Amino acid sequence: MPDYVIEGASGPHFSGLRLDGLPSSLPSPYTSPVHRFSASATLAPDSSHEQPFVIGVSGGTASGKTTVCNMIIQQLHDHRVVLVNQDSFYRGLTPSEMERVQEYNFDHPDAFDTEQLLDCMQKLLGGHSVQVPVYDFKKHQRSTVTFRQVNASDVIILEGILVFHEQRVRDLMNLKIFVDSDADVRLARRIRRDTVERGRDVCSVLEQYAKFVKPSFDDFIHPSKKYADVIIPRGSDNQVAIDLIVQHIQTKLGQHDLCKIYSNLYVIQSTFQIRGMHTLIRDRDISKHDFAFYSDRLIRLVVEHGLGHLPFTEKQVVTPTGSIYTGVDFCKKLCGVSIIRSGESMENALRACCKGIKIGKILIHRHGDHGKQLIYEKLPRDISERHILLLDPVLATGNSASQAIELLIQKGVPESHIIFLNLISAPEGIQCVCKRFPSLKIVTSEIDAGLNEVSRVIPGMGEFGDRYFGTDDYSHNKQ
Ligand SMILES: Nc1ncnc2c1ncn2[C@@H]1O[C@H](COP(=O)(O)OP(=O)(O)O)[C@@H](O)[C@H]1O
Ligand SMILES: Nc1ccn([C@@H]2O[C@H](COP(=O)(O)O)[C@@H](O)[C@H]2O)c(=O)n1
Ligand SMILES: [Mg+2]
Repeated sequence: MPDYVIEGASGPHFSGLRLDGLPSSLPSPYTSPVHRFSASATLAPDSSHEQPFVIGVSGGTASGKTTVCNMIIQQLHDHRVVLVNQDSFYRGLTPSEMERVQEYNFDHPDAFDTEQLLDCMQKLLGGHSVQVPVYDFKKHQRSTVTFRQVNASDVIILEGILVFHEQRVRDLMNLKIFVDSDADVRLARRIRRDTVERGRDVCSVLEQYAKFVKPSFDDFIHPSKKYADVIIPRGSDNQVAIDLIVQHIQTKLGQHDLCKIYSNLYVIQSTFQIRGMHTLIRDRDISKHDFAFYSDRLIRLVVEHGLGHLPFTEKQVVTPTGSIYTGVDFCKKLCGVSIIRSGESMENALRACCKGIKIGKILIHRHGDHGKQLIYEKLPRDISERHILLLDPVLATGNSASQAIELLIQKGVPESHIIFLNLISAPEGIQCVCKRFPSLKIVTSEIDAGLNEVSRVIPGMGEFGDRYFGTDDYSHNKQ
């Protein structure tokens, strides 16, 4: 009978409540693009669980990876966090390899069973528990009787010297951290740790270090540092860096799953006021006047939030008391671009926030919901020098938006100078736009469940333009 070490995920389990206010039983309408594995037949994806936030922690031997992970786990005490060590997936040595263990390179990528590691991660991402091997550094073998059970969690930390080496492993990660400690400090720590904990003598540690550990660091580990989002100098001594990382993770955990995946997606903080306005404009029985009134309020919020993403420079002014106030000056070369016709409903809010702003227009002719033909555009001649606020209240498939963005890029607008503003977005549209244009920003006020068979957003709010401008049959009866 195998003997299991049960690894309880830390923190309470909020199984019935999602932080975005949706019940956790709602099926996830999309498949995360970063989690690209296909689930096996025995692993039917558990649609009720949230996508965990996956953190990769790499760095040279004895840089402090395990110590940093434990500090992050301690500080994330309100969440369920599990640690998966790449060390657990070391292949056990064969008898002939054991005879010449001094010749074995434990720092080469082939020393790990990466397929098994990927399989375990896939199961955890699917909301299932896994049994991780227990590796013995003294015997260079895995235990045949003991496993460590790791449960599905909000946060999975994958730690090891070579976790950034293989792209398929990197692609699982929402945040990549490289622990960067001085090489001499690492060697000193390694000598102490391996002699105290791993049954080695100083000579064998030094010999292994010179023959395999350092060359592999230079060949594989150090080059993988370029994939890191965050580099922590001085490892676990750097409490400031660890605090910032924990803050970032906490922010991400409080966001919609898609915001964890796409760093260029921003959903404005939900309040009961915002939920209330959405409730009104989504109600098919609301009057045309109220629909326009509450839409305008919501659009104004989205526009204000979007303007907050524009670049700024520091500016000082003298106040009536004669004091200096140091503030900021927003970028002035702006242009609104509305995707006709519903985007035009957002122009007034933009004009109200940015006095005298130029507004261009793009009309995308749609054949049903899959059409692609562009038939009209009217844009300022100097558009390439401006930051663009692209306006469309509903992001559905993302086809029209992608064409509008493509056109702006053709006109010389840098992708990173485009902020796409909408009231509601479907996950399909977000994936389409965020993936194709990773440097553009999307600002939205709510993310809906998905698209129906005719590509309309569900629950959605119907044809926004018709309702706003009063051209649908329904609104004629609802003044
Ligand atoms: N900031 C530090 N100061 C002193 N010793 C440390 C520090 N960080 C880690 N260590 C010690 O160094 C050794 C290696 O750290 P560890 O976190 O296990 O590194 P890694 O997982 O990167 O190999 C351990 O014995 C640990 O206790
Ligand atoms: N049987 C083994 C397996 C691995 N090593 C060394 O462990 C190092 C990785 O672990 P860290 O905690 O230091 O990241 C790696 O550098 C291997 O050389 C070993 O000595 N024996
Ligand atoms: Mg370690």
